[in-house]
Amino acid sequence: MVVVERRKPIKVKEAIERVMNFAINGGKDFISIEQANGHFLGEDLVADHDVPLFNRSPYDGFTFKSTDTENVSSENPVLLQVIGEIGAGSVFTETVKNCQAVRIMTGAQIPAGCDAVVMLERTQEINQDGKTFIQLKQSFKSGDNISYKGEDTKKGTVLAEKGTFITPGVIALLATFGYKQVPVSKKPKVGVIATGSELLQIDEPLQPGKIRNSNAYMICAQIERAGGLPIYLGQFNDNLETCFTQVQEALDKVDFLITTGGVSVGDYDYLPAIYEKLKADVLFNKVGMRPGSVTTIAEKDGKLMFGLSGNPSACYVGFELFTRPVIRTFLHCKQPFLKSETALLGVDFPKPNPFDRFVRGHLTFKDGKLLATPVGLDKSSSVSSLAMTNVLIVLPAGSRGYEEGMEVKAILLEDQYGTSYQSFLSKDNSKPGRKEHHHEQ
Ligand SMILES: Nc1nc2c(c(=O)[nH]1)N[C@H]1C(S)=C(S)[C@@H](COP(=O)(O)OP(=O)(O)OC[C@H]3O[C@@H](n4cnc5c(N)ncnc54)[C@H](O)[C@@H]3O)O[C@H]1N2
Ligand code: MOO
Ligand SMILES: [Mg+2]
Repeated sequence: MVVVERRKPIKVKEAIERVMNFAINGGKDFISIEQANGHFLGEDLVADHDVPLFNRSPYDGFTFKSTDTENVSSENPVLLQVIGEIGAGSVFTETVKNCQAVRIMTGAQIPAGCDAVVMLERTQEINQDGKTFIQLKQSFKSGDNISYKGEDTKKGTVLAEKGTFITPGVIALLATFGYKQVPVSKKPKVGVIATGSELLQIDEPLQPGKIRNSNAYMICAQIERAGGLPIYLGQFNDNLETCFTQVQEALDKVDFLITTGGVSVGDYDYLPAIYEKLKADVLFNKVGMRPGSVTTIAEKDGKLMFGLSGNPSACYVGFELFTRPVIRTFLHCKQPFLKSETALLGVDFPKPNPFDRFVRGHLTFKDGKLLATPVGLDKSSSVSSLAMTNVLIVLPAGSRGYEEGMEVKAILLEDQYGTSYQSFLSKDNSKPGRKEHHHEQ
């Protein structure tokens, strides 16, 4: 008699903890600023000088001594002699004396002695005896219309921490501080292997009993979204020895290895046997979640192997919950977990579930509120539900279902800022908010 192994599911929280025990920080690389967008900072970005570096004019206008404008008004205007001009990038070296002004352009350095600027539109130029004057009809205080040294940022300020996702805004700062080469976190090399004799290459015509290998491409894209470097290592056939050798060889080439399929209890589900043969330490092989209950994670000499389900939706969810935070930790992100928001559930979900459910959903705004609506067929094997998915709707295990309008936690899949482990788990939605009942008149 063959006894099929009965696996004992552990809680999602416990599973994440076990995996995160093996999450490590990676190294650092230097790449050109032109390529840095979308990478992660490999060092804190610290201002090594004040910005602006000098007091400068925020306007095209004239600069002068504010003391020359005391008691000045439209009834009592003052004339200042224009003794020169400064374009942005030039420096005026002469000393500006009382009752003198210098024509100055936006961004140009304020010359010594001057402490205020007037916009061109607020002055009148007068030419007398071959000299140029401006007439001012208002008084100015010291500092009026000056953009001060260090007002944007002071030298020594940490502007973005190591592990920050590099956006165009971060690129602006990197350029400001002269980073032609940018220190970025080394991207982890994440190997991907698809398993199953039913899998066709995606450019092959369909055949009876076969399907195209969609998971490998999906996972590679998820790795990229998470910030890793996908390395697609191909498809296994269903031969244990070849599979074993492939996994063993793959492990040497990558920082983490993902397989999809072959982790359940089927006759050709070889991953459990491969882990055993590798003498890898299986952290768990069953999680109290749907989809993805078969997700199996093992570790060999500290290197993580993610045995994700073959079912597309289960594979997708398993990656986001377990692999993504490990990738983000490698990238030095301080907040490696996906952020979540409280949203209103868009439909009834009457079926109770003994496992926590992670429903693929789409988050939108409706009447100023966040609405999370499941997309497509809510089955582990479903692939069509994934295209519109931008959140995972968390429906904690329980003996009852959920109603439309209840408050639920929605894990934001496209968010780049993330959250800490504590806060990932802390938004306790085990007791979902009740639907708001409006009294009908
Ligand atoms: N007797 C039991 N059967 C199953 C159990 C169980 O507990 N006892 N668990 C079920 C659950 S839950 C899931 S999820 C699946 C997981 O199966 P595997 O991870 O072993 O994956 P496979 O058997 O290889 O494939 C499952 C399914 O996914 C399709 N697949 C596989 N790879 C790909 C790919 N690269 N692209 C697209 N689709 C893929 C495959 O054709 C199968 O249809 O096991 C249940 N069974
Ligand atoms: O692991 Mo399966 O995805 O629970 O459905
Ligand atoms: Mg299977």
